[in-house]
Formats: sequence, structure tokens, C-alpha cells
Amino acid sequence: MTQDASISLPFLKMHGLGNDFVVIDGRGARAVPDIATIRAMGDRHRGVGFDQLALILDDDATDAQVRFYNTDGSEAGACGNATRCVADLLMREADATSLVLRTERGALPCERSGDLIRVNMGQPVEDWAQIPLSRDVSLDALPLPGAPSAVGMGNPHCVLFVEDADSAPIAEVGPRLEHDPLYPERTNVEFVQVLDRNTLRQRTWERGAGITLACGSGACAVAVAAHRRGLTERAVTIRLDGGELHLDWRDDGVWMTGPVAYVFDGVWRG
Ligand SMILES: N[C@@H](CCC[C@H](N)C(=O)O)C(=O)O
Repeated sequence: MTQDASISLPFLKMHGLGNDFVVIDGRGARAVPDIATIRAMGDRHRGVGFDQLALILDDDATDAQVRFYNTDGSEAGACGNATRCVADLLMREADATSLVLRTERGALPCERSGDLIRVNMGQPVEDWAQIPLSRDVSLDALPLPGAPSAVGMGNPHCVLFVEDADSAPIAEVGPRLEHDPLYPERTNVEFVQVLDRNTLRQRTWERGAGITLACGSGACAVAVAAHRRGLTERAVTIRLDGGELHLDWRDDGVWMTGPVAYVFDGVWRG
């Protein structure tokens, strides 16, 4: 794998419910971007713009490895929507209807389901130190305003239940919670309204990216937190700003199903 911040870097722009990604294929001897290039590409005015960059790499044990980077250049252990996008891309490439992608949190099985793509995002992390939190506290009544829930999905989440998600002050409260010392590696923040036992409304402030139209790992965290609190069934539909995701917390993990879309491809000349 060559670290190369200059000349030409082919990329694909995709999105899942408006959660948008630059996808770079770094398999074989292809060049991969360094962190400065990732930040430059993420700039919505001077670059391509994305919520996350997904880097595909070779893997011996699964179909491919995927690493995720936020707009600020930080690496994320999980990204549900980008996982679904890369799964669709590689299933088309292999003419397959299922595959396994390795991410930092482990090997994630992905499947085609009609026009939709689903992924098993694994079981939530319930050990406070692994989420990670900075101390041992009740996971469904964090000592923070609004007593949110903490859920780990390979990345940290803070799930705040609100009366009305549409009027929640996301831009103000999101960054405050993202940087709260209770989350030593910062956190993603979900603002959630329960509509009924099978339906939730979610808006998201993402660590390292800000307000996004959808967050897949966040939707998994929301489904887990709502069920743990006895508010919903194990299978729910979540309405995000960019569309709907279907979540099913099963014995083998949290399955997430939703659409993916191709936008354009190009070559970065940094
Ligand atoms: N868009 C994502 C989550 C991306 C990573 C997140 N911002 C983090 O830093 O953990 C998703 O679909 O899961």
C-alpha cells in the first residue's frame, strides 16, 4: 500500500440516505490518501465534500477491509451507511448477493435484499470502558442533561430522547455532548423521538463531521437504547432526515437495512 498525497487518486462518490461518502479503492498496489489529503478532499468548498471517506483495502480472511475517516481526518471504528455502500459496490463487482467486510469492529456480513442492502453491525458494546466512557455509570441514565443512553457500535454514541426531534437544538447541544469528558474519544450524538413501538425519528450530530442527514451506526445505537429502555420492539423503522432505515436487533447482532446510491466518479489531483 503506497502512501501518496499527490497526483491522481480515482474515487467514487456515493451516499446512503444523504450520508455521503468518497470511496477509494486501495486494494493491490493502488495509492491511498494520507490524512492531509483526506481533509482536503472532505472540504465542501475546495474539495469533493463528504461526511466520511471509506478506504477499501485487501484482507486475507474476508472479501475486503474497509477503514472510515471523518471530515476532520479522525478515523472511525464503524460507519453503517458507508459499509452498505461498499458492500453494494463489491457485490456488483463480484456478481454476488452477499459478502463479508472487515472493519475495525470485526467481520460484518452484508446482503442484498431486493433494492436494499443490509449489514449485520454486530452486538452493541455494553462495557463502559469499551464504548469508551471515562467512568462506570448507568448506561441508560448518563449523568448528563436529559439523562441520555450510551451505546457502543464499534464507535461511541450518546442517545438523547427528546419530545420533538425536529425542534431539538442539535447544532448547539451536539458539539457540547460530542466533547463531554464522559466520552474520552468524543461521541456521536443522536436526538430521538419515539413515535410508536415500531417507529422512531432520529436526527444526528456526528463526531468529526457535524450534522448529517443520516447515521447508520447511530440508528443501530438508537434501536438498542430504545429497546433497552422498554420503549420499542426489537425491530423498528427509523426516520432520519435523509430517509428510512430498518433495524432489527437479533440474537446475532443488529441488522440494518436501507438504500445506497451512486453519485459520480472522478480523479483527485492533490
Ligand atoms: N455515518 C456513520 C458514522 C460515521 C462515523 C462517526 N462520525 C464516528 O466518528 O464514529 C454511519 O453511518 O454509521
